[in-house]
Amino acid sequence: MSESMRRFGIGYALAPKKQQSFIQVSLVNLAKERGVDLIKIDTEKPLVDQGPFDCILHKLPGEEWRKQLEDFSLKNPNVLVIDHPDSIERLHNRISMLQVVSELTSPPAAAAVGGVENQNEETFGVPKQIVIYTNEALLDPVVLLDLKFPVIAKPLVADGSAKSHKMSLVFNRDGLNKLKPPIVLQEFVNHGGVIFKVYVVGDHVTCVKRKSLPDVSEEKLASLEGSLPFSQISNLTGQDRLDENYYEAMHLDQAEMPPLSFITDIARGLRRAMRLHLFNFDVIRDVRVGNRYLVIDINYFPGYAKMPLYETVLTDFFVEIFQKTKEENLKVDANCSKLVGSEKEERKLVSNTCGDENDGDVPVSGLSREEKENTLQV
Ligand SMILES: Nc1ncnc2c1ncn2[C@@H]1O[C@H](COP(=O)(O)OP(=O)(O)OP(=O)(O)O)[C@@H](O)[C@H]1O
Ligand SMILES: O=P(O)(O)O[C@H]1[C@H](OP(=O)(O)O)[C@@H](OP(=O)(O)O)[C@@H](O)[C@@H](O)[C@@H]1OP(=O)(O)O
Ligand SMILES: [Mg+2]
Ligand SMILES: [Mg+2]
Repeated sequence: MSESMRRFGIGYALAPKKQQSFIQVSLVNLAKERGVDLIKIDTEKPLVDQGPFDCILHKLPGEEWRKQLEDFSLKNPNVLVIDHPDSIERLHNRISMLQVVSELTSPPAAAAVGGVENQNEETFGVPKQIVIYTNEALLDPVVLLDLKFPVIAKPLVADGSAKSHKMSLVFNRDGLNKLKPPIVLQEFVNHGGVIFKVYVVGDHVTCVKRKSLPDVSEEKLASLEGSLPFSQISNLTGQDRLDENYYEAMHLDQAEMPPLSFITDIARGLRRAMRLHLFNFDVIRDVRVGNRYLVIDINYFPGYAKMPLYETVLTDFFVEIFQKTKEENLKVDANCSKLVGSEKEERKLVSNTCGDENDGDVPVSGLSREEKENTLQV
């Protein structure tokens, strides 16, 4: 087949619900028109027996899948795996998930993301939070001294299970009794009932608004008892909502968006620090400070179908990695031809780049050297 006829095969391994929402005919057709074939991976069969693929997209839980990816990568060293399970793993714990945001706001890193932390401009961070592992710690008044009610109790584990989305808005100490550690207690920050969801697809960033939990005033707090359980609030509709009057009165279209350049800088910083290509993060604006933003959640491979123009954005991303892979292969061929037998093979097992030119932060197969090291491939 001539180079111009070459197509790019992307294998995808997704849970049924995710597959249904993400793999829509409109996406499959657009990708096909642009030379990219989306191929379903049969999760009932060993991955090593499937293919050929140029790239694998995946979001599946468990060690078994991870092992399958490792075995596949050993056998198919040139296949890009987006993203590396280690990078995804960090998002399965609500403490490590937000640690990366704090790292970005420390002075040297803040400079690296383009001076996001400028005194006169918008700032970002994470809400105050603590992790509670035992019932004893939960009931220990000293442990909670630093936190101010209301708080949100979130399961420590964020593995995509229904359980991991079950939260409680806790108004006072009594409300702590029903909670089941391990949990994260995070200060609830009044944010005008609007949440910003920032979708990242490689270099692409889209920010949308969604309805969130309503503010809790000091007066209201004094009258509220215990806690209020909820789940996936920004995805709720109709009768599921906590307070229909509030939602009726809330005009989402009037809410001001955060500056796009500010959001894009955070997205870029997170993408680099986490070495991930496909994620979204939730941001709220602290009503007390106005230009202070807090990242409260980061999700791997979110519900992209809800993102405007998702087919185009995702297809552009696929085509971009396709192009970069082609360019890289040409470079590899040129350089490898200088190498002999075993040396050439040995180098291939370490990376699909040959020669030292990639020792710098040069993009390789769509990824910087640093990113590439964290993308399963040989
Ligand atoms: N610290 C906070 N202050 C105010 N509201 C919050 C805070 N943390 C969470 N919320 C509200 O609770 C919702 C759920 O929280 P979070 O996003 O952490 O849960 P999740 O189950 O991981 O969500 P997702 O469905 O996006 O994965 C948020 O969308 C927001 O409306
Ligand atoms: O599709 P999945 O089952 O993965 O659900 C994801 C969900 O997408 P969906 O609404 O299309 O279901 C996402 O919604 P948006 O942020 O895009 O609104 C978000 O809630 C993720 O956290 C969920 O991933 P999880 O954390 O549960 O793995
Ligand atoms: Mg969220
Ligand atoms: Mg989440």
